[in-house]
Amino acid sequence: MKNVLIIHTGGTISMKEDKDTGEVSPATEHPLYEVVPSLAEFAHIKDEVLFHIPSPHMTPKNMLQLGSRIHEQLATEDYDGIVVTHGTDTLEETAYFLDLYLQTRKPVVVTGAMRSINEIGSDGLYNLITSVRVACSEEAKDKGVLVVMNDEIHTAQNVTKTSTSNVATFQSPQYGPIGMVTKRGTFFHHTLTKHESYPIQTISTHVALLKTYAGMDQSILEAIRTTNIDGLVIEALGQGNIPPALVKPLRDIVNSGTPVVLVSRCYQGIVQDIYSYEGGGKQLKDMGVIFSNGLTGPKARIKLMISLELTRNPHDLVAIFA
Ligand SMILES: NC(=O)C[C@H](N)C(=O)O
Repeated sequence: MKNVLIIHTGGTISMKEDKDTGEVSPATEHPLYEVVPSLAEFAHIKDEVLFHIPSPHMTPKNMLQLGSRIHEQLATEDYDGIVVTHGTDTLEETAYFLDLYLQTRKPVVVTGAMRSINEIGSDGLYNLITSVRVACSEEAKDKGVLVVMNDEIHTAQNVTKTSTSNVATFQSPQYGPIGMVTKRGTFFHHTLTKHESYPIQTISTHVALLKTYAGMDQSILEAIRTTNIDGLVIEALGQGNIPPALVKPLRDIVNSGTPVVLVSRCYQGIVQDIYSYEGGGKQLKDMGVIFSNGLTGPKARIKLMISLELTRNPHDLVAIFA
């Protein structure tokens, strides 16, 4: 049997429902201790609680702490794979952070639950079991960080939470899942073409994320310009266009040396310098805005934060996001 370490960070998978009020909150006695023994038939399991927080409380510093803990454990113990339990609200950000940060070929799987551990139809234990099975699988090696929920295997790069409450919430709108888990085993049907890894020691920059909308005026961007940000991600419209009122303040931000990364608020496709009207992608590219290749806004923000720990050179940043 393989050796798997489970690191708990919190979320609904570590919470319990109050049967009188229906409210869900972190259980004082970590509820996963009750379920971890039933994983013994799948692998030799060790587990530890690193955080016990709802995932809206997660920060990039916590993500770095989690990543260092995984490196530390892989260096000192002979684990075949790692499973991280996490709240689903920011799970995709932590998974993508780990994907960019970790330097390991071993499977690292992030999972969570939409229903707390004592609710009828709870998906917690089931997702944990499938995640352990994926972490034990030979094919899961060298695939970067994976997100396993609801019998599907997704890449950290593409997965996103699509429903507020459905157990099938995690989807990869760009390319679909890369594999599935059934009673007979784990099956991969896609593979990644590229994997990046950035060895950072700290994560300390302030990067803002701004979503655009029809009729948006310059006030929010002007306000952002007066704060001390190290970088900005703009969730643009369509193929990468912004309302005209944003052009001047955005140019001022770029000219002041603050890197600006462009993503689309569409959930499929990539941003490109196609349109040459006021606020069109062509104008933004000429201005020095960095185009990102199909990442969501929150993930581009994580990537920019990591990149800024290593370089502020505009050419390097363009290459990192290409
Ligand atoms: N399903 C969940 O885990 C949601 C919860 N609010 C969290 O992210 O911690």
